[in-house]
Amino acid sequence: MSGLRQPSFELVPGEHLAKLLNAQALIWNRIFNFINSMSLKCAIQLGIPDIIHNHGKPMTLSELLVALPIHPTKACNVSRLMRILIHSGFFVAEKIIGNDQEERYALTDASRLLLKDNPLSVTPFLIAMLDPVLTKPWHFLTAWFQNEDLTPFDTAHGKKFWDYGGHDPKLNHLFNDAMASDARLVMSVVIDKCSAVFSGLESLVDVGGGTGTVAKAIADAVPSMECTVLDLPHVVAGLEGSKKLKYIGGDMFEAVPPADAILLKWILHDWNDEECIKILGRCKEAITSNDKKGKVIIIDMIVQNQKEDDEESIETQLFFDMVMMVMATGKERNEKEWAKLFFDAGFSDYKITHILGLRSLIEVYP
Ligand SMILES: C[S@@+](CC[C@H](N)C(=O)[O-])C[C@H]1O[C@@H](n2cnc3c(N)ncnc32)[C@H](O)[C@@H]1O
Ligand SMILES: O=c1cc(-c2ccc(O)cc2)oc2c(O)c(O)ccc12
Repeated sequence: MSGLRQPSFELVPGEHLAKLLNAQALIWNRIFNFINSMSLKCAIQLGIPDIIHNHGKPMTLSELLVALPIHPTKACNVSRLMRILIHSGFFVAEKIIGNDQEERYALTDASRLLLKDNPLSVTPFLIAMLDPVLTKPWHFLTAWFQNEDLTPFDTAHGKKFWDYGGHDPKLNHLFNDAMASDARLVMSVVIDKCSAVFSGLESLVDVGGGTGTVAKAIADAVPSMECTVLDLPHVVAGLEGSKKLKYIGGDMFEAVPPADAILLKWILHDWNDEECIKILGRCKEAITSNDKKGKVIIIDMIVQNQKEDDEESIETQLFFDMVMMVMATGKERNEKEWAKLFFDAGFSDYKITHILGLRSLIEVYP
C-alpha cells in the first residue's frame, strides 16, 4: 500500500480524458480572465496607444521601446504585453508578406477610443473601474453572501458606495470623471441620432446627473432648453452653473424639481425595484406638476433575449448585472421587468429606441 488515497472516480481513457483536459483549460482561462484588464490598464498607464498614435504610422517594437517610459531591463517583456493586447483586440500587428522587416503595431477602434486626447476617450472609465478601491469589493463577494450587508461594497469598505465619495474626494472625482467620459460618448450619439426626443421641451432635470456633462450637451444642442442637474451635495459642490444650467445638491428620493422632462441616465439600474418605483414616483410628480404632462427619458441597458445577441454582448450584460450587485442594490432588467416598473410607478406607456449599442433610450409617459 502506498498510503495515497485513490480518487473517488475512475479515470477513463480516450474521449473522457480529453474532456477533462478541456475542462481544465476552461478553468485556467476563467481564472486568468483578470489578466486582460490588468494588461490593458498597464498599457494605458505606460501610454502605449498615445505613443503609437503620436508616431503617426504603425510602429515597430524597436521604435516603441525607444519611446516607452520603462526600465531598460524590462524591454525584453514589451512584445509579450503587446501580444496579449493584440489577442484581446487592442492592437494589430501588421506584417508585410515576404518581407523580413519587423512587424509594426497599429491601433484598433478600441485603442483609438482610449487615446487621451480623444474627446470621447474611455480612459477615465478604465482608470476608475480598475482602481483598487472599486475592485476590492469583488474579494468580499463570498463574505457578503454569508452576511447581512446590503452590498459587497459595504462589506469591503464599511459604507455605502454613494456615501463613500463624500468621504474620499479622490474616489469621488475618479468616479465622476468616469461617468462624464461615458456621458460624452453617449450624448454625442443621442444628439446626432435622436435629438427629436428633446423637441418641444423647455426644461429638463438630469436626476443623478453627476457633474453635468449630459445636461451641458442638451443645453448646447437645444437652445430653448433650461437644464438642471440634481445630484448628491458632494458631487455638485463647487460646480458653477450658467444661465441655462443649474446645479442642485439634493436627494432624488426626497424631491425632484418640476420640469417638462426628467432624464435618468444610468440611474435606475443602480437600485432595486422598490427604490426605482420611489424614484420614478418623484419623477412623475415633477413632470405632472402645473397641470403639465411631460415625460421621463431613461438611458439604461435592456437585457436582450440571449438567443438574439452575440456572445460578447451577453457576457458584457452579465458583467454589468454583477457590477450592480457588488456596488449597489440594482440589477440589469429585460423589457418585461422595465415595463412592470413603469406601470407599478403609475406611468401609462413607454417607447424604446435602440440606438446606443448595449443601452437603449426609453421614453416613459404619465
Ligand atoms: C452611475 S452614476 C450616473 C451619472 C450620470 N447620470 C451619467 O450617467 O453619467 C449615478 C449618479 O447618481 C447619483 N446619486 C446617487 N444617489 C443619489 C440620490 N439619492 N440623489 C441624487 N443623486 C444620487 C450619484 O452621485 C451619481 O452621480
Ligand atoms: O461601470 C460601473 C462600475 C461601477 C462600480 C464598480 C465597482 C465598484 O466597487 C463601484 C462601482 O458602478 C457603475 C455604476 O454605478 C453605473 O451606474 C454604471 C456603471 C458602473
